[in-house]
Amino acid sequence: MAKPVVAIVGRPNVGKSTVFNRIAGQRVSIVDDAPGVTRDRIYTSAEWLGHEFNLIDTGGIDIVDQPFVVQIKEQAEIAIEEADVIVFVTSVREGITDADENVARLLYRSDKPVVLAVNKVDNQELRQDIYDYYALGFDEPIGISGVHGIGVGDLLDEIIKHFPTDIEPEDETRIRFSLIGRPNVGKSSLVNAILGENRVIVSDIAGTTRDAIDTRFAAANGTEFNMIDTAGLRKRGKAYENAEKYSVLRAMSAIDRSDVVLVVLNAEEGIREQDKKIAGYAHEAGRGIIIVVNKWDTLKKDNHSLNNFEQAIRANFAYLDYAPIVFVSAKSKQRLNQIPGMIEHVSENQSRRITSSTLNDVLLDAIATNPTPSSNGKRLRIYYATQVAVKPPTFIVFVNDPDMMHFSYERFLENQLRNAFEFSGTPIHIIVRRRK
Ligand SMILES: Nc1nc2c(ncn2[C@@H]2O[C@H](COP(=O)(O)OP(=O)(O)OP(=O)(O)O)[C@@H](O)[C@H]2O)c(=O)[nH]1
Ligand SMILES: Nc1nc2c(ncn2[C@@H]2O[C@H](COP(=O)(O)OP(=O)(O)OP(=O)(O)O)[C@@H](O)[C@H]2O)c(=O)[nH]1
Repeated sequence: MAKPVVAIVGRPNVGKSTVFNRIAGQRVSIVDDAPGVTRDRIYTSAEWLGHEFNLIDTGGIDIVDQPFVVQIKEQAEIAIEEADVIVFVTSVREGITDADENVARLLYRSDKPVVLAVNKVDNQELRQDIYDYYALGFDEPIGISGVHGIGVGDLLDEIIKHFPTDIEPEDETRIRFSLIGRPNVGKSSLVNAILGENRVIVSDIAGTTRDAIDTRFAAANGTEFNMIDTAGLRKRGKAYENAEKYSVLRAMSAIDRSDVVLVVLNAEEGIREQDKKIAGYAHEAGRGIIIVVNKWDTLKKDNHSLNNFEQAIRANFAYLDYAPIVFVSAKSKQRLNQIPGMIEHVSENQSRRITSSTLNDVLLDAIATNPTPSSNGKRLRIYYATQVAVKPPTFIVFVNDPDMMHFSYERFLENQLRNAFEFSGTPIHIIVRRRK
């Protein structure tokens, strides 16, 4: 965790999203069954030569109703704030433009390392033009072609050279969590209310390099937590709250640093499309998840209100069927005292290890009650399973033919594991492998 952040900046049309996709493309997500998660990403995790990092395409963040010069400026500032390394993309086709020079000037003001990429160098003849780009005032320009994938490896080599070596050590003893959600669902109110109910630990550990603010506190039972807050939105003010991509970016960086994520919904407004997107990101990241329905005080309730809301959540967030739900009010403090215990419980489940013998007993029982699928006279055979990771719990199941493991059977196995072991609040990954 606390992976380095790389941000891509540059004027429009130089190929930022092409380069982003090229770098991100290698990665195959283990879980991709979260509906509602947009594929037009501006934030992704990536890896090069064993270095994991997060990648942001600032070109995808449009601050609505702003002229293009302002947009570029804002994007560059976000990059400067968020990133450990900035990739400044230009295009060899148009030469250096005024807009490129503007971006360069903005980047001079930052002390973050800048790697200059000259894109659209699709052939050998164009290579000689890249030396012109020294004029922008950065180190050696790197010629690449996002479309053809040329030079991207060299670019990545250069990027990882600038990764900080003194990445803050994450605190292993405290449970890290964050609250994410649409604007106005009551995140800040909940943060304050939760802190008000618990003992805040004053510490002299310097703030983190980025924009995140951690608050450490201890619950009544003594368990210590680290609440991760991303101050960006508050700092930037109201205009940004409506920039959906920007709020997604904030959520992503919070998710990235958390063990457990509280997905906050607003009871007053019900479930919106953006709630699903935000929750989808937390699910994909494999974090522990608790669904917190805030502003419960605002509803006129009867005996069915809670059940009805719960059903709506289950219908809209089918992939989060493992996440517990709690109905709270930051205003009246209703049920807020349950939250620390829930976080602790989910965190334990995320780190739960099952011995291979227990695991295989459960699998044998599962197969006995519901035989494995067969086709063309051949039956799927499950030989053995073993847990290979925690956070989230990850199991490898060895079989005769992975293609015969249908989604529905895998789902059945997951449910059997959930019935046998306490995994509430945590996703489970099942990896199916052919036994050699
Ligand atoms: N010839 C060539 N064209 C490229 C290359 N990379 C991107 N392009 C093209 O350049 C255009 C702009 O690419 P994008 O990736 O959308 O550029 P962008 O910088 O993200 O643009 P904005 O979203 O407007 O900021 C597209 O038509 C791409 O196909 C390249 O390596 N060679
Ligand atoms: N009735 C009621 N109002 C609440 C509750 N929690 C928050 N509010 C109100 O909802 C509004 C938004 O609350 P915030 O805490 O600022 O919401 P937020 O999610 O942090 O918003 P952003 O900072 O814009 O992302 C404020 O006017 C709060 O007073 C609640 O439990 N009940």
